[in-house]
Amino acid sequence: MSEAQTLTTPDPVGGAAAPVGQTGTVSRASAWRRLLKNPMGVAAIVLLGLAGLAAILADVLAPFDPNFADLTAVLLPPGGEHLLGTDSAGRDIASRLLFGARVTLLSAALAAGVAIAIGLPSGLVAGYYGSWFDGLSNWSTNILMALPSMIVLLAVRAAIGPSTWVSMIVFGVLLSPGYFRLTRTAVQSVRDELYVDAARVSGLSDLRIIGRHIFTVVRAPIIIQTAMVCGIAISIQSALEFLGLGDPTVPTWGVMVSDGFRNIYREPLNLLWPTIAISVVIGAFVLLGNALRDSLEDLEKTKEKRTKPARRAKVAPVEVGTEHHLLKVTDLAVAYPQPGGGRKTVVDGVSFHVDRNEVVGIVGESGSGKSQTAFSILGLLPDNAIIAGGAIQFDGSYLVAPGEDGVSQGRLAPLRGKRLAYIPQEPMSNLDPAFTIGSHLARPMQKVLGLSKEAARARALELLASVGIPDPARTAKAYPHEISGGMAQRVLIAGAISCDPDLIIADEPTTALDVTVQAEVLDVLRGLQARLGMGMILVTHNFGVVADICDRVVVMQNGRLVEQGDVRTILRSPSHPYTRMLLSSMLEGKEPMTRLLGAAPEALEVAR
Ligand SMILES: Nc1ncnc2c1ncn2[C@@H]1O[C@H](COP(=O)(O)OP(=O)(O)OP(=O)(O)O)[C@@H](O)[C@H]1O
Repeated sequence: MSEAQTLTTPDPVGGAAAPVGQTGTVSRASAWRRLLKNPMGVAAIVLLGLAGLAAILADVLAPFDPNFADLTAVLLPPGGEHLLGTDSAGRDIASRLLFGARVTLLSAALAAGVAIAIGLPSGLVAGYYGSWFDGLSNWSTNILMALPSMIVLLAVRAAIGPSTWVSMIVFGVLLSPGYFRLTRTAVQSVRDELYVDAARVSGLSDLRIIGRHIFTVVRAPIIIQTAMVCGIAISIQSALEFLGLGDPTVPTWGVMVSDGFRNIYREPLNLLWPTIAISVVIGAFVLLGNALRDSLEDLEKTKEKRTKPARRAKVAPVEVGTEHHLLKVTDLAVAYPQPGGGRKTVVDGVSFHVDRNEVVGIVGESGSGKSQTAFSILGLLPDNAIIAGGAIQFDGSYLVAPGEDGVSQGRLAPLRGKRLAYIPQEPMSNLDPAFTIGSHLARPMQKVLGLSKEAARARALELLASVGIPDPARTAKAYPHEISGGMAQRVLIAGAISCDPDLIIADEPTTALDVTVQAEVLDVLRGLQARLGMGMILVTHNFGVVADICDRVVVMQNGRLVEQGDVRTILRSPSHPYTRMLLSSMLEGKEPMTRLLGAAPEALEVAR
């Protein structure tokens, strides 16, 4: 799960878009250590550190005021009281180099800061929400990118006058599309991840989801891009000043290059010093960017995508159901618009109910509409899905009222993370690799249940123990990539029950696990469900799992419900040919998994 969880569960980060990928996973300390092991990274840090020190200590280190002009000491060679000589106005070159470092680094930081301030938030919002803001910001970005930077800077200089700071602010605006696109693409690559869904479903606010799960994905690419952008800003700034368009009253390396170039035949060394300084600092930024990329690429994690986000349905008044079941699905139909017009109905006329303290299996082959039915209840259908008919009631209140075309997120919100829980199919991809197992469990309990940090941690350990994790304290400190798939699924189950939900929806919870682990996880689920008295929907394609754990079963084929009833009755005398076919394929050993294997239908009953 994500930080939240319960209807919950999250996964790994990744990154994708950016050349670098992600972040996610690994601890920052680990990335930092790798950076320090990289000679390129160390060299860059040392060089930039020296430049930074020069900038900070310029007042102390510089022997002269950088603008003090001594017309009796023009273009002096290095030596004497002027260590690196003097320029055409008799100003001390060493002093100007030191103060120039300050202006150069600050202006680079200003350009990068402005670009980040514009590009990062707009990219996050556009990538996460899409919609009209995405269109508008994309459009603005395209316009900005189409503008020739140098011409714009020259025009600004002509309009406002020579100012390093104004130039860098404008340059920052021109650079912001780079950040916008980087962020937007990275966010789009993870916004449909299971752990983001899980966080959403668990009741976390969008702000918190973006801050905790989405931002971690863009953090590394942004840092790398910033290293590059600083180098570019310095080169552009120097180029403008070299052309004589800088502020002559401000000591900068670009102004020094310009002066040195004009006097290249009289004192060529005057051109050399600022050129070395500019080259070294730009080179150091590039090296730093590359080293950061290398260290983070090593730590990159893979992940899988899935369709997702919950649609924003119009809110209709909540009505009370006439017949009281914990969950009641009536004549549900789900459809998708087709490119050529019309709709494809993927769930049609499905009705069933779930009561407290019972497990209802939804069984059927791949593509039979099981997950679409489950996701309808959870409000996790893709944006383009339409509830084409029917109603869903939870504990007497409508999640989808008759006539509505989507799940009401407003009505789901108070249930998520409290009364509804979700256990997904792929445990590893449902844990955010950037956070420890303990954090996955504790944070949602803090946010959604309002527990204190200590209480949430203690409960997390209890939960881990309750799902059969042998060393809860150690596991709580581990990152997802440090535990097995079976343990990850147990963790997700722990997260799902953390809020004492009334209803758990488990979507093929054992499919991704080794056969030996599947039975153990089913045991854990069965034990917890019975102990806590929850209602449970178990989505599966495996009749063995149904026989093992369910009280009632709903059989689906091609989006329709073909048969439902008590598990024993259906196993003993299935009335629909499709059910018989599913059962016989299990009995032929095609789904080797549970204790039911090889057993005749009669034997199944005995086994139960
Ligand atoms: N986003 C979508 N757009 C269009 N059709 C979809 C979409 N998602 C699912 N479907 C279709 O809905 C049908 C039911 O899919 P669903 O995922 O519910 O099947 P399932 O029984 O859960 O199978 P599986 O076990 O393979 O997930 C399938 O035919 C599938 O192609």
